[in-house]
Amino acid sequence: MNQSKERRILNFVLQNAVRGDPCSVMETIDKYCSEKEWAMNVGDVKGVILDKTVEEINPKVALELGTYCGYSAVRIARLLKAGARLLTVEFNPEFAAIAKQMIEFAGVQDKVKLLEGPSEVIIPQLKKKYEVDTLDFVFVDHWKDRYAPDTILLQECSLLRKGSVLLADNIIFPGAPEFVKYIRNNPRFQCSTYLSHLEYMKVQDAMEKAVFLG
Ligand SMILES: O=c1[nH]cnc2c(O)c(F)c(-c3ccc(F)cc3)cc12
Ligand SMILES: [Mg+2]
Repeated sequence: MNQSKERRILNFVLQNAVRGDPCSVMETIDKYCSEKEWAMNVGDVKGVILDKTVEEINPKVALELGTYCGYSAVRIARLLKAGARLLTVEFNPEFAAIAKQMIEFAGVQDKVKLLEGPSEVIIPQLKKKYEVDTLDFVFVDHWKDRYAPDTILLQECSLLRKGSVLLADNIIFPGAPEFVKYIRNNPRFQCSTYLSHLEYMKVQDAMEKAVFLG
């Protein structure tokens, strides 16, 4: 059976990146996906917006919706301080298996917990099963149709506190119009838009930052 693109990305990392070096893993994925096969990692351009947001917040507990190959999990985890943790949710079992190996190769496995399953099932489990009180930071990068319902679900599960920050990818391309309409008209969120470019392309994209006001 021929290999998946995600398996080819992982193999390229295993053969070319430096084990235990998150930056090397990120650079190697970016090299492969810009030179050989496009893939939906947040990438090196929008990745800087993600970095700056994480450094500004310095989260103790972070959640990522949409792990894919683990690129942004590695990107986020490398910036987390001692004792801080990232929970990352992936629905697709093949992607989860690739991401697990990517996270371990990068050496950030002690900071990252990969949760396999649908976000609508996992989010209600975070408090009791995964011992989360509230989330300091949420990177929303899974499926555009889940952005709004999962943001509502996070609130219903009391997982957001005054000052919790959501950062959502792909606001322009592929776009998440229902989420943008919901979040920008919601008085409980202070929103700002970061114009950027789609990963590895000259196409415009944006990220939306939304601070929960409590
Ligand atoms: O489904 C997605 N989940 C999360 N992030 C994505 C992304 O960053 C993309 F660029 C894209 C994308 C896919 C195909 C295109 F032609 C353009 C963007 C998709 C996703
Ligand atoms: Mg994305």
